[in-house]
Amino acid sequence: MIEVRNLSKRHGGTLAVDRLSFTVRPGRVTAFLGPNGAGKTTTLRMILGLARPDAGQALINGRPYAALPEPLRRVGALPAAGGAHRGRRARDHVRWLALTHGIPRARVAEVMELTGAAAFARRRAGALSLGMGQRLGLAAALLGDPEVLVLDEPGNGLDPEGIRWLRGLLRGLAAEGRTVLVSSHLMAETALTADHVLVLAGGRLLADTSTRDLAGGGGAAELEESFFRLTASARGGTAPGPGARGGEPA
Ligand SMILES: Nc1ncnc2c1ncn2[C@@H]1O[C@H](COP(=O)(O)OP(=O)(O)OP(=O)(O)O)[C@@H](O)[C@H]1O
Repeated sequence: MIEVRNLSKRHGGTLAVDRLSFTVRPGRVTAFLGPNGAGKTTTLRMILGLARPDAGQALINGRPYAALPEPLRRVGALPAAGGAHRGRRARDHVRWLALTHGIPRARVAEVMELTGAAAFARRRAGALSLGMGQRLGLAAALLGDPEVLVLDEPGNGLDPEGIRWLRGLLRGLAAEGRTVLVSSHLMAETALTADHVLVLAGGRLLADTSTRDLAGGGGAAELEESFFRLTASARGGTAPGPGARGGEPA
């Protein structure tokens, strides 16, 4: 479970995150949606202890990330803090992570196979394509078999097979009872993958509801329409209608 309570963060003159509160529950895929600059990455970085909140707090299973014992075994993150050194081979990067976190070497082969990173295991990180880099990042995120996944645009750069694979992976992880928070700009993919959606704009929460509800029981096209309606005010259009901020009690 991830709990965000009254979280705020200013970058210079920009209020990137504005008194944000939500809960990400286990057993489902939660999509984190919002236009460019909405504050998604800033929020995810605060959840992962990579940025310090100006106010409020973000807790993972009741503790700030920095206070988690064996964080790599609790939380899988993408992008991870300190990505692969450009000169290091893909497999060596994951081996090094395993070694420094007391994770058995056999697990390295497992996650390399699972993510398709085995296909370019001997390439240097600096020579990987965008999608290969994402697969390597996902291998690192999954290494510790974590119960919480925090992934910033994991589909970025993946090919169609990779997107489909990612969808199955995320749904499988949620079905195992894990907490899965994924930021995305892809409405069609969100409609297929996510059970629940959080919509952010201007650092504030506009919706915290089931994907089905936001899509009005429809599919990807309806979800996209609802997203545009909801975020219109943030883009200088009309304000969202009543009941947009819905969902369930905290
Ligand atoms: N390091 C920084 N310095 C200054 N401003 C920043 C910094 N990081 C983010 N911002 C600003 O904070 C706001 C939120 O940015 P953030 O990256 O969190 O949004 P986002 O929802 O992840 O956007 P995108 O969808 O484009 O990735 C934006 O106005 C951005 O310009």
